[in-house]
Amino acid sequence: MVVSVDPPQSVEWQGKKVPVWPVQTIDYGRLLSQDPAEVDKVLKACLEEGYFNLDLQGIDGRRMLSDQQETLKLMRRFFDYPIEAKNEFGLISSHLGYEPVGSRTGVGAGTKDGYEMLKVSRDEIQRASPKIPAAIKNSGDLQVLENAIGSCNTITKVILSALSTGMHLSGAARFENSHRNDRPSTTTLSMMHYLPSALAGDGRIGHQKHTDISSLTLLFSEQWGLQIRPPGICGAREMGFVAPRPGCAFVHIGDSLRFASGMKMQSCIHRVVPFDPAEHRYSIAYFLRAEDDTMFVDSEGRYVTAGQWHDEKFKAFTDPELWQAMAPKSMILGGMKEDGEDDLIVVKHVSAAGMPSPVVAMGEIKETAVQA
Ligand SMILES: O=C(O)CCC(=O)C(=O)O
Ligand SMILES: [Fe+2]
Repeated sequence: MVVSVDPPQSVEWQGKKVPVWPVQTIDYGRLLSQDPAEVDKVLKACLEEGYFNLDLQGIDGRRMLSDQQETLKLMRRFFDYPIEAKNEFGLISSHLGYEPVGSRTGVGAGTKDGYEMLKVSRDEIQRASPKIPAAIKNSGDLQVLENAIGSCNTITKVILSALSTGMHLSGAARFENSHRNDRPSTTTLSMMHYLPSALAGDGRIGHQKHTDISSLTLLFSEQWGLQIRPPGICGAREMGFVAPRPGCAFVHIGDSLRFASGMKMQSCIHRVVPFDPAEHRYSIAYFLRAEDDTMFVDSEGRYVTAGQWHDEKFKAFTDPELWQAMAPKSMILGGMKEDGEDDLIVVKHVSAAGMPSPVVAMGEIKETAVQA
């Protein structure tokens, strides 16, 4: 018997009650048929919240869920290889290659991130000999990656198309027309492995608070850890968890679609925290990004290309914390407003044996002004 249990409204985390925010569910099959009620529902979710769950359990989406499972198996195998094998090419460009743990700012002030990541771009997977580490460059693995990228690409284009219809856009003005496959873009599949605290190394924790550069982010994770700050009337509300939903992807708007919609859509403020510091967490994100030469007005009021926005914001992600703090906050959060203080992250140090160590730098650490 399948028992469906509503996600809890709050969870106990780090000794306090943290909200679990409700998330609307959109049906992929209905979206594919441009069902008017579903088109209205997805548009409303993007205008008011900037995120939703996409139910992929129908016949049109199930194959995408199996692509996700195959990708997970590949990732688990890949991240088990020695660093030399994983880092064969290093980070070739911002949207292609491997980044070891600790490459960016983490979730607490003075910390680095707690994940390693492999990115395969949509443009690269279509080349005759894609630059992918030899460890996973056999025909079976390449097929898994191609299927996953193809599936994610189709899903995100279906969402774009519904949003264009909902906003009464026609012809060249439709969002799909600035996300064509044959034009260069930084669209990429990003596979992330968050290490247990004891293995990540001292001061390496989570994924800093940010909004995404992308137009749409399609996120698959079966594990807890993702937190969002839903937009409120006077600014974003407090950080709370998103409950993973079996059979669903979590979809959110990024800066590019917020800009392309004339700031009408909400870019989702989010971060990743170690919900269970002892577990390995795996997540897959497909970042659908606009063609490099697409023009829009950004959060600074500048007329910029999607490529320029990507490069500037990516640099802010990887800059040392001090430089990040100097970047305009409107860039870091895509112009999204926050209401009130950031909440505090308690960084507990865990010994290699998995036991909390006596009192190593425990305490409340103010979250960094984050970038994405
Ligand atoms: O790992 C996750 O769940 C989210 C990752 C993320 O926010 C990102 O890569 O931009
Ligand atoms: Fe993100």
